[in-house]
Amino acid sequence: MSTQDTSEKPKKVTTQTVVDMKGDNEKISMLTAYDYTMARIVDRAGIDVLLVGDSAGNVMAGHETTVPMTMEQMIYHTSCVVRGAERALVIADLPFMSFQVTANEALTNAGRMMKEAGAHGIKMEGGKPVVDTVAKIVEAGIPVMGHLGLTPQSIYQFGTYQVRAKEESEAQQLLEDAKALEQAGCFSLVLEKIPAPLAAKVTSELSIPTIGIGAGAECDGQVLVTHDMLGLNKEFKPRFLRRYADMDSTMTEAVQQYISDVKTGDFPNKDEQYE
Ligand SMILES: Nc1nc(=O)c2c([nH]1)NC[C@@H]1CN(c3ccc(C(=O)N[C@@H](CCC(=O)O)C(=O)O)cc3)CN21
Ligand SMILES: CC(C)C(=O)C(=O)O
Ligand SMILES: [Mg+2]
Repeated sequence: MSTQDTSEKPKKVTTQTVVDMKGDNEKISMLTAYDYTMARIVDRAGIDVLLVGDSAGNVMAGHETTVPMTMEQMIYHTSCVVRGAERALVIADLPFMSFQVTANEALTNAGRMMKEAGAHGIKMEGGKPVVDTVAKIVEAGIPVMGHLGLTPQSIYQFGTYQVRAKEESEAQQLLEDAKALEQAGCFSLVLEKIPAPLAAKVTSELSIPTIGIGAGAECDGQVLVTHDMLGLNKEFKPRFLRRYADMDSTMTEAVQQYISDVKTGDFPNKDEQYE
């Protein structure tokens, strides 16, 4: 059902498609992309949602956290992904400090992501403190995906990337935040690195779909960073990550073969040059 059918033009995934998948048995698949080529591959493979994550700060730019990412950088990455996506819904992270100062500034930045980058919606980290801002953006006609649990933009407040909401009071707060975000108009919600039973509870109590990363099997969908699941980022091995390829080794071997062929003069051969 969800695998690609190359015989006909693929039907575009919309936020409504994603919302409707909550009731279906079919789970929502989401992966990150930051550039045209990767977006095209992942889109053609049949992914439902492409997330232009601010994890671009780590994966693309080599920063230690997502905190340095700017609107300009996220708009650039998003515009590249949008050009590579034919079927998938493209959601862009609003970067740290682009939505916290005032709701007006947040709306302006959400609007830039739609108009300048061509995103189909935006994602914002946080609970209660961002609920009014979410409502304002949704009222303007911009789809918003929420993000609770481990919220990497707040790493300097937490100090670690450990599992969130293990205490009963934190779990209760997260459930309340989730309901408030649904009320504010979020069309879906990312749950990052929280106990699976809590994610299951949130999922059953909300009418919008949850998309988990390290949040167990009961979520309505799953998301991973593409570079992680392809094995392009070997140092990163949290328990929730499943590797589907060893692209690091594949690329290393290809590059080493090229170097060797250049050194020995094997490349280029007669067919690879002009008379
Ligand atoms: N490459 C990449 N993949 C991601 O999943 C990702 C990013 N970057 N950048 C932004 C956030 C940060 N995320 C993270 C970061 C760390 C862990 C984590 O589990 N880290 C350690 C545990 C550290 C601790 O216990 O304090 C690990 O087990 O690897 C999980 C998600 C998820 N996001
Ligand atoms: C890990 C996902 C949910 C994310 O926010 C990102 O890639 O930035
Ligand atoms: Mg992010």
